[in-house]
Amino acid sequence: MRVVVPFAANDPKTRLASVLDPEERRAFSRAMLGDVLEAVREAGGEPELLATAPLDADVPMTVDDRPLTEAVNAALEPETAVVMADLPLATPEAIEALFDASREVVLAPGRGGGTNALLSRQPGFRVDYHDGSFLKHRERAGELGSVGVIDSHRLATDIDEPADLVELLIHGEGRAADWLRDAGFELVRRESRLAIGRE
Ligand SMILES: Nc1nc2c(ncn2[C@@H]2O[C@H](COP(=O)(O)OP(=O)(O)OP(=O)(O)O)[C@@H](O)[C@H]2O)c(=O)[nH]1
Ligand SMILES: C[C@H](OP(=O)(O)O)C(=O)O
Repeated sequence: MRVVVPFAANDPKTRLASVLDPEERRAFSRAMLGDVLEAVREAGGEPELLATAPLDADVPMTVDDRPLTEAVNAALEPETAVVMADLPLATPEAIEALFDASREVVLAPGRGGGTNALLSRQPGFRVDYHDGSFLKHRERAGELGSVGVIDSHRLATDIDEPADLVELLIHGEGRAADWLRDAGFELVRRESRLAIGRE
């Protein structure tokens, strides 16, 4: 399965700017990308990076600096999956479930209404990211044919905001979780809940 992995290379993860400086955000994003590429490969997928700028990576790459939706639509062909690079909890099993679902369009929603991964076998399907893209994608795909939805905590957990780092410290075992722990992040109890702290 061809798997397009979009990656914002220049100033990634701006919503983490309150806890990570620009260099740290770049390094952390690369660690998450490494986790995603490994999970895709282990699931039997063939990853292709769709990056906003060239980067050093051991994977076929297209550089396209257009906005996300335009760049993905230009890369989308039938029998293509799109898996975001900020899913460091993704496992081969979760990605296999995406590949194996027998629908024309298969969607893995993110918490908050994004589309963290999708698979399209439908030539007419086009993406429209942001502003609750899952609802838009489900509606569009439903007008064209059959739609499947993957119910997966691991694929639903995209790392956008500081609170998302809690999930990574609880469940993560890969490069991104290691990077975070090496950078001094840890789980702390705050008002009876888990939060992140930094040594
Ligand atoms: N190719 C490409 N990938 C993008 C672009 N914007 C975001 N991405 C990637 O798309 C996925 C989802 O990104 P978002 O969480 O929406 O945005 P982000 O840039 O990572 O983070 P923020 O700056 O906090 O919004 C991640 O894998 C990003 O690396 C873009 O303009 N082009
Ligand atoms: C790309 C965007 O990601 P979010 O900003 O929702 O994490 C989406 O999935 O539509």
